[in-house]
Amino acid sequence: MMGGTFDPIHHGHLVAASEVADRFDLDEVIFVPTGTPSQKESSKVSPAEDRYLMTVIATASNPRFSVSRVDVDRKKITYTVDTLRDIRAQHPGADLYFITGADALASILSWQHWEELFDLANFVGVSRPGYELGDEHLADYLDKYPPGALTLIEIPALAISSTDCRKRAVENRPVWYLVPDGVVQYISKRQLYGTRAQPSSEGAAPMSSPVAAAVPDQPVDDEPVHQKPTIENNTKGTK
Ligand SMILES: Nc1ncnc2c1ncn2[C@@H]1O[C@H](COP(=O)(O)OP(=O)(O)OP(=O)(O)O)[C@@H](O)[C@H]1O
Ligand SMILES: O=C(O)c1ccc[n+]([C@@H]2O[C@H](COP(=O)([O-])O)[C@@H](O)[C@H]2O)c1
Repeated sequence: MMGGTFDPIHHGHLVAASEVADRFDLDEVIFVPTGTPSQKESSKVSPAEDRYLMTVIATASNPRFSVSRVDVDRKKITYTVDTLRDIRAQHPGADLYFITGADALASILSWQHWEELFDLANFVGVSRPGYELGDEHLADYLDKYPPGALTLIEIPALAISSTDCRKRAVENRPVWYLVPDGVVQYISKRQLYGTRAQPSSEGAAPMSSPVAAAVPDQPVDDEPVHQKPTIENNTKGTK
């Protein structure tokens, strides 16, 4: 399972989940969007239902990914100790793995009842650009738990954060390819992060469209450009 605020979910989350599923041969990865995250300013976090739906959209095409509402439905501050207890109750006998990025792992000693967490699940810390992946801060405690209580793994580096995606959306800069396409469209439709909705979904490219973003100098309406591409032409509007 992978807990997160997912505001919005992005490809860094999805690659982390996919890598851990592959390395540990997991049957399923359950994404668990937080209800009210304990360490994020709640007034700045999007509604839980929007974050839940974006997570459903982002994971829908992968048969091994699912999304749990346990934290969204608990209607109080989300603590991982509660998440793990609830997921265990729903999956009795399952060997649970909790996936955390290097930044989240670094703060784990500040989590509620953190000393119980390693009894409830195996933890997997994954690398994340800009953060040191380490367990030195846990060294005094880990030998109390069975081997494998925490495993650190390197995953392909994706320097993507939800903070940057939100900032881009506010500035009408592209979030295409940082988050799944359906999530770009959901952000636009729901006008999350101060984005403006398109008047109609009929052919409208929400927010900064991939066409406009990749080739800013080219027309993006129905007028086709009948020009044989040359190196000179290609360099004009592309980056
Ligand atoms: N690019 C990434 N690579 C690896 N792990 C990541 C990445 N982005 C987030 N994670 C991990 O995913 C989990 C959920 O993260 P979260 O939903 O807070 O996303 P975020 O990008 O860190 O958000 P924000 O920028 O709003 O803090 C955390 O364990 C976090 O460390
Ligand atoms: O249990 C806690 O006290 C706690 C404190 C901070 C974060 N967490 C969990 O860590 C995961 C990532 O959180 P966040 O805020 O970085 O999206 C998510 O599952 C949170 O519930 C948990």
